[in-house]
Amino acid sequence: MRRDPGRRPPCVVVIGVSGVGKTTVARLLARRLGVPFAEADDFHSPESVAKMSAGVPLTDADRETWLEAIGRWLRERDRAATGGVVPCSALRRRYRDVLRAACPDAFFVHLTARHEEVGRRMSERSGHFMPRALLESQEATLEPLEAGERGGAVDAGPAPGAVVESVLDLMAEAGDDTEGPWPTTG
Ligand SMILES: Nc1ncnc2c1ncn2[C@@H]1O[C@H](COP(=O)(O)OP(=O)(O)O)[C@@H](O)[C@H]1O
Ligand SMILES: O=C(O)[C@H](O)[C@@H](O)[C@H](O)[C@H](O)COP(=O)(O)O
Repeated sequence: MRRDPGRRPPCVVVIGVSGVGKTTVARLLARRLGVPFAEADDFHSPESVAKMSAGVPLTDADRETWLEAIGRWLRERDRAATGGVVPCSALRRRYRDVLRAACPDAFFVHLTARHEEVGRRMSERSGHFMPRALLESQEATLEPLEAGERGGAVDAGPAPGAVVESVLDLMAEAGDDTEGPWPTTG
């Protein structure tokens, strides 16, 4: 099956601190765009999950193989021209550079919300390994998108559906195609 080369579904990385709402928004966005979704948490090694569960922040070395695996997923989606959406904290510029090296056209959506609101969301979330105690470390590590990075920031304070609409507006402003279903030929 070949895709119509005139229309290219986007590859999107939803970034931001733990608990801000990346997974919720990314899942909805993928459905809205009609593209595959992957959960970045699933790419962590068991050792990294154990570390975070114990309240210990990851190091750059811990994050390296994780980011490379997510980069491979993005590259495969890009090469297959299926597009895709993945929530991935990608807190530092150099982490995003790893993902961009794999998928140069990736669009980064930085979700933001007030500290108290993110803390509340982390505390109320059940069945997740990430403790509320790591929020301050996540915020200290965060480097917002810089000039020249494809993407932009979106306020994740409103309800998830409204946040997705803001993301679609941002992508459309940047010239990304946001209207699936994606035509196929052959
Ligand atoms: N826009 C939102 N408004 C209110 N609650 C939200 C919103 N987005 C996510 N949540 C809730 O906040 C918690 C953290 O969301 P999640 O998507 O897991 O964040 P992240 O992937 O960034 O860690 C979840 O319990 C989720 O249901
Ligand atoms: O780089 C890191 O310190 C971690 O990977 C972290 O940033 C990431 O966010 C976790 O995967 C938690 O998962 P959520 O972001 O989905 O809460």
